[in-house]
Amino acid sequence: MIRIAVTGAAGRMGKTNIEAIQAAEGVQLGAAIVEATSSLIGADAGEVAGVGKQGVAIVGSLAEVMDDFDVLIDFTAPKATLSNLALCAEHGKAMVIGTTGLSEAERAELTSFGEKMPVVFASNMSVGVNLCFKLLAEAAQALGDDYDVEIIETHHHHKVDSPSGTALSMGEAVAGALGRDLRQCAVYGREGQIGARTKEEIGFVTVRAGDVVGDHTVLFATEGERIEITHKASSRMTFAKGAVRAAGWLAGKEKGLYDMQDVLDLRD
Ligand SMILES: NC(=O)C1=CN([C@@H]2O[C@H](COP(=O)(O)OP(=O)(O)OC[C@H]3O[C@@H](n4cnc5c(N)ncnc54)[C@H](OP(=O)(O)O)[C@@H]3O)[C@@H](O)[C@H]2O)C=CC1
Ligand SMILES: O=C(O)C1=N[C@H](C(=O)O)C[C@H](O)C1
Repeated sequence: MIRIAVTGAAGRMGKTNIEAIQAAEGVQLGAAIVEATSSLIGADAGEVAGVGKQGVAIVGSLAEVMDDFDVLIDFTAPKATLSNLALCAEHGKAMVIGTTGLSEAERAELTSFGEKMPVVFASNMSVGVNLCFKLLAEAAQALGDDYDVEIIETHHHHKVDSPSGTALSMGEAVAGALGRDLRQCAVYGREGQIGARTKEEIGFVTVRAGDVVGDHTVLFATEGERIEITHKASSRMTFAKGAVRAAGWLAGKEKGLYDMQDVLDLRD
């Protein structure tokens, strides 16, 4: 039985991850962690997640429960994720990370932990989005430089990072297939007399509204036609199932930085 710990246990994804662990075979909830200031410390993690008593009391510090799990699933915030990585590396634990919104420096720091421990890091854990990454690279390769590329994403009004991690990964998939560097060609929002669009740019549009779980569209457009590749998530369970699958896949793996393409065996 693989024991999984969940950080951000009272968050939207934390609660859904606990629900997914409870429903999956071969895994069990080992620990649930919230911020040290939370009023939920001591409460049963299953009850907080809405899936009934699990016999796991929520704690306010990861350090307290290092003996209680094999793999940590972390969907929190960049600084918390990096501090959890350091603790897990020190104690020989594996980690599945879904946190988005990392700066370039934070992402480099995260990447370096792959030399010390097994890590799965993915901006989106759903099977559908990971298939889209492949489809997008194939579409970009086939369509080439004649098609303008724009990426439109919509999320719930609580989301704090923009563009979404998934939109950025989609941009990277397209840019890579077209031989471009996303850091050079990304345009994040447009306003004023900015001139006509350049051929190389990849534009990002962010919408934040209501309770949308996560919609992503990549638009390829040229004279006379346009193609749209769209993914719509209607439940966070699609991400949580992916995260739990990644945790099962990661247990017992050699150190290294992996993503969902590895977990789902989608890599060419
Ligand atoms: N890869 C994927 O498939 C997906 C990734 N995500 C990403 O996961 C992350 C979380 O999303 P979501 O669950 O909606 O967000 P929430 O705000 O609902 O949850 C985040 C949780 O992390 C906790 N947290 C934040 N900062 C700290 C800290 N410094 N120390 C300890 N705990 C902390 C928060 O605690 P508190 O409330 O007490 O502040 C909160 O419970 C985001 O980055 C999001 O983009 C989301 C869905 C899918
Ligand atoms: O914050 C969210 O909710 C989501 N975040 C991820 C992202 O930034 O891409 C994945 C998903 O779209 C939901």
